[in-house]
Amino acid sequence: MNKPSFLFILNPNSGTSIGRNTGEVKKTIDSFAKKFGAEVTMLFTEERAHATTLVRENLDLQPWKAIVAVGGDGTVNEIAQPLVNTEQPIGIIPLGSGNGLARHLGIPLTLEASLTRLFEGKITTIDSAQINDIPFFCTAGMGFDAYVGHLFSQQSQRGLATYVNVSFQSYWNYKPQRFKLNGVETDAFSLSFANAGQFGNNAWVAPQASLQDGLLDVCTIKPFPKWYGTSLAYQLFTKQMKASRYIDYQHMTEAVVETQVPPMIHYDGEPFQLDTTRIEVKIKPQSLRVIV
Ligand SMILES: Nc1ncnc2c1ncn2[C@@H]1O[C@H](COP(=O)(O)OP(=O)(O)OP(=O)(O)O)[C@@H](O)[C@H]1O
Repeated sequence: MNKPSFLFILNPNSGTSIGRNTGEVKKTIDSFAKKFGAEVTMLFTEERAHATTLVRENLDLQPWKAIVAVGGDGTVNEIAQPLVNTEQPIGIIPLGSGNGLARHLGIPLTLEASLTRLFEGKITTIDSAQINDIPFFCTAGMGFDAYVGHLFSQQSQRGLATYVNVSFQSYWNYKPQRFKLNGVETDAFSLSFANAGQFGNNAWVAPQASLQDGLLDVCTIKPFPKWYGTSLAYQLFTKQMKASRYIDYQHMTEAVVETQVPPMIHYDGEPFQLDTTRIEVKIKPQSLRVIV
């Protein structure tokens, strides 16, 4: 009988540990593949968006049991993009900074445990979504999160400590922005579209969000006094955002946002400067197969 084949795509820039330990990561993957009787092909990304190219080039070469993203949500996004509405499952080895999708799915966060899950795991089908034609799987949005995502992408170090530091520095001077959400004018600190419930690092912006309900949880954080930031952060990390008087949740299959100037957005934590003031977001129910 042929061994099941897995295509691993590693992003050496994800998180804080892969880049320095690529050799070790590769060795561990090889030894787990051997233990589980799997055949492994391993490729490394060289720059932003390269993972998408690697998937397109290799997708039809042979029947892969899974194409596996080794990295964070950005890497998962790049690998999952060409897999939307195909039968090809994605696997996730969460070695990024935030790992929001893996955390929501309950995929273990260590290399060894996530490899065991991958080789033993079952396939489930989840919703994906798109923001102006850019697919996303975890969360997308604009406002403070996108601003922080943009600043984070410019840092030489990744990881949680850098993220906290950048968020804290930018918080004090950040001003809420005016959006129109489905025609209704709103001032907001941030506007998030949650397919999964968290940004990563267990920052649960929409703890109630389901990856299989065919809906986006649209979360507007309304302007709040600066002193309230610690309470909001506490609620974010303890899954209690719903109780906050500054957050408003709506459930939608699609949304239209209009802004005064083309906004910086993020999709799965990746910052992107739009050149339009009209943003369309919509859910694609049951569109990605994932090993969990
Ligand atoms: N070889 C590379 N060199 C530099 N950047 C890369 C390379 N390969 C991919 N990238 C980019 O690295 C960025 C970060 O990747 P990723 O999101 O996986 O890690 P992370 O940000 O640490 O984790 P998370 O998104 O879970 O917080 C992505 O924008 C990706 O396109």
